[in-house]
Amino acid sequence: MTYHLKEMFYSLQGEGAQVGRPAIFCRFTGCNLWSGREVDRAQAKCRFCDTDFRGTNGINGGRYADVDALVQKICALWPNTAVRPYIICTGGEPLLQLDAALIAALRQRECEIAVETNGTLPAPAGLNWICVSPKAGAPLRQTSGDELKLVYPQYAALPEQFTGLAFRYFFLQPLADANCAAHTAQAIDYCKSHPQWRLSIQTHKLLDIP
Ligand SMILES: C[S@@+](CC[C@H](N)C(=O)[O-])C[C@H]1O[C@@H](n2cnc3c(N)ncnc32)[C@H](O)[C@@H]1O
Ligand SMILES: Nc1nc2[nH]cc(C(=O)O)c2c(=O)[nH]1
Ligand code: SF4
Ligand SMILES: [Mg+2]
Repeated sequence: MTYHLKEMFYSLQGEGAQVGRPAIFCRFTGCNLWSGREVDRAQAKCRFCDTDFRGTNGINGGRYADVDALVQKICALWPNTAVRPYIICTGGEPLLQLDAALIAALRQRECEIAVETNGTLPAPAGLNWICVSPKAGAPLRQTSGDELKLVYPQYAALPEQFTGLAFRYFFLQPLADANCAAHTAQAIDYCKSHPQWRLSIQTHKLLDIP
């Protein structure tokens, strides 16, 4: 199948339990909760998205005609080292495109595969790290994984709704908007009074790296 990538770049994981870890980001185009057009944002199921995932015009973006072409490009972004490549599949919604063939080809190249997903689609087998970020009003179908990273606050997606799910780590990530400082203070208070939860700061934005 043809894979549509917005961009691919080598950076550090900015968020969550793997923060600071060198990683290749593969940003797939498209999402099932928003078209990505500003004119549609107010009507979208997910309205706070901070990411441009439309089109294939970013760095290393494009239409990759088959698995081999994509995997070759991904692996070329990793430095020449004995350390296994760490690949973060994000988007948009990566589970719309990440299939068994791509997972198998990456595993064959000794890659570790992580996903950042909104949890509305079940994760395929063979992933090394699953980060689910539930969205208020959207069905949650992937209810287990490594970390649950809730953008906070979302008044129709309260942390209490998720605490019983089968994740190793529970993070609140302050909603990045004009009131981010207030959301951060609120998230800190929540974590301190509910210590199952940890704070996830989007460190790449502070550092001004991709
Ligand atoms: C752009 S999304 C792509 C992956 C997937 N569609 C998802 O929502 O998890 C990557 C991460 O950024 C988070 N995110 C998106 N917009 C945000 C915002 N305005 N403030 C904080 N986190 C945000 C998402 O919740 C998700 O954890
Ligand atoms: N550095 C960095 N870390 C990230 N963690 C999740 C990201 C995403 O957009 O999914 C992201 C991103 O875009 N950049
Ligand atoms: S689900 Fe993820 S990619 Fe889609 S609009 Fe929301 S934050 Fe953006
Ligand atoms: Mg991002």
